[in-house]
Amino acid sequence: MPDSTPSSPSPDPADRSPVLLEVEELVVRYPLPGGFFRRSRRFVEPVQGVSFRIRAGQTVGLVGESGSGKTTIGKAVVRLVPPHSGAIRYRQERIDLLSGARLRPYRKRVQMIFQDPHNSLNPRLTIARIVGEPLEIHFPALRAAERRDRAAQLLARVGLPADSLDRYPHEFSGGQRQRIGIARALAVEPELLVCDEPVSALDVSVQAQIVNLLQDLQQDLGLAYLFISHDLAVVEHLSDEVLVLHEGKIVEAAPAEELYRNPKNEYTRKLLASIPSL
Ligand SMILES: Nc1ncnc2c1ncn2[C@@H]1O[C@H](COP(=O)(O)OP(=O)(O)OP(=O)(O)O)[C@@H](O)[C@H]1O
Repeated sequence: MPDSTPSSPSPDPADRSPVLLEVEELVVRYPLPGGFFRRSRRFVEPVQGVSFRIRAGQTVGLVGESGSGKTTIGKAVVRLVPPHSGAIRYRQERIDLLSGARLRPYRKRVQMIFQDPHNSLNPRLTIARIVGEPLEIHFPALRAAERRDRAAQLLARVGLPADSLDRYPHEFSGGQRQRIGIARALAVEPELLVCDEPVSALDVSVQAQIVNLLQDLQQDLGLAYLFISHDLAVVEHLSDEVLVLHEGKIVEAAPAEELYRNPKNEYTRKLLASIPSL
């Protein structure tokens, strides 16, 4: 007998993935120098009540002008800066309340890659040490030879030859250094990568290669990304959902296609209009 129940529209598969990260009313403050007495303590508040979610395998783009608070949000998510208030949950656990060794399992699941692949790699360490260090911390049972093998596999995965292992960061181009940063982030087998302007410091031709690499890795490993960028074209290309940040607040959040086709907020429209290529 045919099923006569009216079928409801099937939800987007992305909506069925589990929520990894949930940021709720996040506020971050930085103290300013000069406030010796408690009463006169001064601060800036670059993030003023920001909320969003990231599902497994999803890319959420975070766009906004310089100084709007994008990097600060990324750093708060990976707990490089402490939240002043609000909540950060990872797989429903309040990670903003954790510190020290209790953060370790979270640091294994969420990694950050940075804008400047030159400054983010220790110039005195070989690539084997740079990529091997997170393995040492998070997989202490691995022997040195196993760590080296694993580092070689990671380098191959990001498109670098195995003889890179015994070389130093200065021997690589900007794009190659960013690949090393990605290999280091992947070493702990994370679920979510916070990518802070990962291609902004690179030549345009190299940018596309790194963007493609990030997409391939997402496909193969099911990674989720918080992709921070002021480059709206790159964000449109990569993101499922886009958050528009203005002076520390999210002024618009929408699926990428919808946001670019039909921006609802006046600031979003201005931001889109200011990009000649769009
Ligand atoms: N450690 C800090 N101490 C004090 N103020 C800071 C600190 N880090 C950032 N800020 C300030 O917080 C604001 C937001 O900075 P943030 O780097 O998060 O913005 P952004 O959107 O990532 O900008 P950009 O694209 O230029 O990196 C800026 O006004 C910045 O000067």
